Amino acid sequence: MKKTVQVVGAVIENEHGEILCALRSNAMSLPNLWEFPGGKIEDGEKPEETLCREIHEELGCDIEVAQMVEDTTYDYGNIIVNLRTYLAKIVRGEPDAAEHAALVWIPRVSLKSLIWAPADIPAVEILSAERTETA
Ligand SMILES: Nc1nc2c([nH]c(=O)n2[C@@H]2O[C@H](COP(=O)(O)OP(=O)(O)OP(=O)(O)O)[C@@H](O)[C@H]2O)c(=O)[nH]1
Repeated sequence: MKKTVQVVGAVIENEHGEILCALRSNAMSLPNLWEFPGGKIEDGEKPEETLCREIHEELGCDIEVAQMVEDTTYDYGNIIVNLRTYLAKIVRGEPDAAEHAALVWIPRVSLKSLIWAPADIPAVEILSAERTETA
Protein backbone atom coordinates (compact mmCIF):
# COMPACT_ATOMS: atom_id res chain seq x y z
CA MET A 1 0.00 0.00 0.00
CA LYS A 2 1.16 3.52 -0.80
CA LYS A 3 2.39 5.56 2.13
CA THR A 4 0.42 8.62 3.28
CA VAL A 5 2.60 11.34 4.81
CA GLN A 6 1.11 13.84 7.21
CA VAL A 7 2.25 17.35 6.30
CA VAL A 8 1.43 20.78 7.72
CA GLY A 9 1.79 24.14 5.98
CA ALA A 10 1.72 27.64 7.49
CA VAL A 11 -0.38 30.34 5.85
CA ILE A 12 1.56 33.23 7.34
CA GLU A 13 -0.21 36.54 6.92
CA ASN A 14 1.38 39.95 7.56
CA GLU A 15 -0.19 43.25 8.68
CA HIS A 16 -0.83 44.22 5.03
CA GLY A 17 -2.96 41.12 4.43
CA GLU A 18 -0.25 39.46 2.33
CA ILE A 19 0.60 35.77 2.56
CA LEU A 20 4.10 34.31 2.61
CA CYS A 21 4.64 31.95 -0.34
CA ALA A 22 7.71 29.74 -0.64
CA LEU A 23 9.27 28.37 -3.83
CA ARG A 24 10.55 24.80 -3.59
CA SER A 25 14.16 24.57 -4.77
CA ASN A 26 15.74 22.23 -7.29
CA ALA A 27 17.11 20.17 -4.40
CA MET A 28 13.60 19.39 -3.12
CA SER A 29 10.86 17.11 -4.40
CA LEU A 30 8.28 19.03 -6.49
CA PRO A 31 10.96 21.56 -7.56
CA ASN A 32 9.96 25.03 -8.75
CA LEU A 33 6.45 24.78 -7.33
CA TRP A 34 5.11 27.17 -4.70
CA GLU A 35 4.02 25.95 -1.30
CA PHE A 36 3.19 27.00 2.21
CA PRO A 37 6.31 26.53 4.33
CA GLY A 38 6.11 23.61 6.75
CA GLY A 39 6.84 19.92 6.64
CA LYS A 40 6.17 16.41 7.82
CA ILE A 41 4.70 15.70 11.24
CA GLU A 42 7.09 13.62 13.35
CA ASP A 43 5.98 10.92 15.80
CA GLY A 44 4.34 12.37 18.89
CA GLU A 45 4.09 15.91 17.50
CA LYS A 46 0.93 17.98 17.39
CA PRO A 47 0.42 19.74 14.02
CA GLU A 48 0.97 23.13 15.64
CA GLU A 49 4.27 21.94 17.16
CA THR A 50 5.47 20.69 13.79
CA LEU A 51 4.66 24.03 12.19
CA CYS A 52 6.52 26.04 14.83
CA ARG A 53 9.55 23.74 14.58
CA GLU A 54 9.62 23.66 10.77
CA ILE A 55 9.21 27.42 10.41
CA HIS A 56 12.00 28.00 12.92
CA GLU A 57 14.28 25.60 11.00
CA GLU A 58 13.34 26.69 7.47
CA LEU A 59 12.75 30.43 7.88
CA GLY A 60 14.51 31.31 11.15
CA CYS A 61 11.49 33.02 12.70
CA ASP A 62 8.81 32.12 15.23
CA ILE A 63 5.09 31.92 14.55
CA GLU A 64 1.85 31.71 16.44
CA VAL A 65 -0.57 29.22 14.86
CA ALA A 66 -4.30 29.95 14.55
CA GLN A 67 -7.18 28.08 12.89
CA MET A 68 -6.98 25.47 10.15
CA VAL A 69 -7.62 26.64 6.58
CA GLU A 70 -7.95 23.32 4.76
CA ASP A 71 -7.32 19.60 5.08
CA THR A 72 -6.56 17.96 1.71
CA THR A 73 -5.31 14.56 0.68
CA TYR A 74 -3.55 14.41 -2.69
CA ASP A 75 -2.16 11.35 -4.45
CA TYR A 76 1.11 12.24 -6.20
CA GLY A 77 1.47 8.71 -7.58
CA ASN A 78 4.59 7.72 -5.65
CA ILE A 79 3.32 9.20 -2.39
CA ILE A 80 0.02 10.35 -0.86
CA VAL A 81 0.21 13.65 1.00
CA ASN A 82 -2.30 14.72 3.62
CA LEU A 83 -1.73 18.48 3.85
CA ARG A 84 -3.27 20.53 6.63
CA THR A 85 -2.81 24.28 6.34
CA TYR A 86 -3.14 26.69 9.27
CA LEU A 87 -3.30 30.46 9.50
CA ALA A 88 -0.29 31.85 11.33
CA LYS A 89 1.49 35.08 12.12
CA ILE A 90 5.10 35.90 12.86
CA VAL A 91 5.77 36.76 16.50
CA ARG A 92 9.58 36.96 16.37
CA GLY A 93 12.16 37.49 13.63
CA GLU A 94 12.03 37.95 9.88
CA PRO A 95 11.61 35.05 7.42
CA ASP A 96 14.77 34.12 5.54
CA ALA A 97 14.96 31.34 2.93
CA ALA A 98 17.37 28.73 4.34
CA GLU A 99 16.05 25.95 2.09
CA HIS A 100 13.64 27.54 -0.38
CA ALA A 101 14.64 29.14 -3.69
CA ALA A 102 12.54 32.24 -2.91
CA LEU A 103 10.05 33.74 -0.48
CA VAL A 104 7.45 36.31 -1.51
CA TRP A 105 4.59 38.12 0.21
CA ILE A 106 1.52 38.02 -2.05
CA PRO A 107 -1.96 39.52 -1.54
CA ARG A 108 -4.69 36.88 -1.30
CA VAL A 109 -6.31 37.99 -4.55
CA SER A 110 -3.05 37.31 -6.44
CA LEU A 111 -2.23 33.90 -4.95
CA LYS A 112 -3.52 32.09 -8.03
CA SER A 113 -0.90 33.79 -10.21
CA LEU A 114 1.72 31.38 -8.80
CA ILE A 115 2.12 27.74 -9.80
CA TRP A 116 1.37 25.78 -6.64
CA ALA A 117 2.07 22.21 -5.55
CA PRO A 118 -1.14 20.33 -6.42
CA ALA A 119 -1.98 19.51 -2.78
CA ASP A 120 -2.03 23.25 -2.00
CA ILE A 121 -4.64 24.26 -4.59
CA PRO A 122 -7.77 23.78 -2.41
CA ALA A 123 -6.26 26.02 0.30
CA VAL A 124 -5.26 28.60 -2.32
CA GLU A 125 -8.83 28.58 -3.67
CA ILE A 126 -10.25 29.21 -0.19
CA LEU A 127 -7.74 31.94 0.65
CA SER A 128 -8.16 33.79 -2.63
CA ALA A 129 -11.94 33.81 -2.22
CA GLU A 130 -11.78 35.26 1.32
CA ARG A 131 -11.19 38.83 2.38
CA THR A 132 -8.04 39.50 4.39
CA GLU A 133 -8.51 39.67 8.16
CA THR A 134 -6.99 43.15 8.16
CA ALA A 135 -9.19 44.47 5.32
N1 LIG B 1 6.04 21.80 3.40
C1 LIG B 1 5.12 21.59 2.46
N2 LIG B 1 5.13 20.39 1.81
C2 LIG B 1 4.21 20.22 0.87
C3 LIG B 1 3.25 21.22 0.55
N3 LIG B 1 2.46 20.75 -0.46
C4 LIG B 1 2.89 19.51 -0.78
O1 LIG B 1 2.43 18.78 -1.63
N4 LIG B 1 3.97 19.18 0.05
C5 LIG B 1 4.68 17.90 0.02
O2 LIG B 1 4.70 17.35 1.30
C6 LIG B 1 5.90 16.59 1.53
C7 LIG B 1 6.57 16.97 2.83
O3 LIG B 1 7.19 18.18 2.78
P1 LIG B 1 8.67 18.45 3.38
O4 LIG B 1 8.94 19.89 3.13
O5 LIG B 1 8.82 17.92 4.76
O6 LIG B 1 9.45 17.51 2.47
P2 LIG B 1 10.97 17.45 2.22
O7 LIG B 1 11.26 18.42 1.14
O8 LIG B 1 11.73 17.54 3.51
O9 LIG B 1 11.05 15.97 1.79
P3 LIG B 1 11.14 15.36 0.39
O10 LIG B 1 11.66 16.42 -0.55
O11 LIG B 1 12.10 14.25 0.63
O12 LIG B 1 9.75 14.89 0.04
C8 LIG B 1 6.77 16.81 0.31
O13 LIG B 1 6.61 15.67 -0.51
C9 LIG B 1 6.15 18.02 -0.35
O14 LIG B 1 6.34 18.00 -1.72
C10 LIG B 1 3.25 22.46 1.24
O15 LIG B 1 2.46 23.38 1.03
N5 LIG B 1 4.22 22.59 2.20
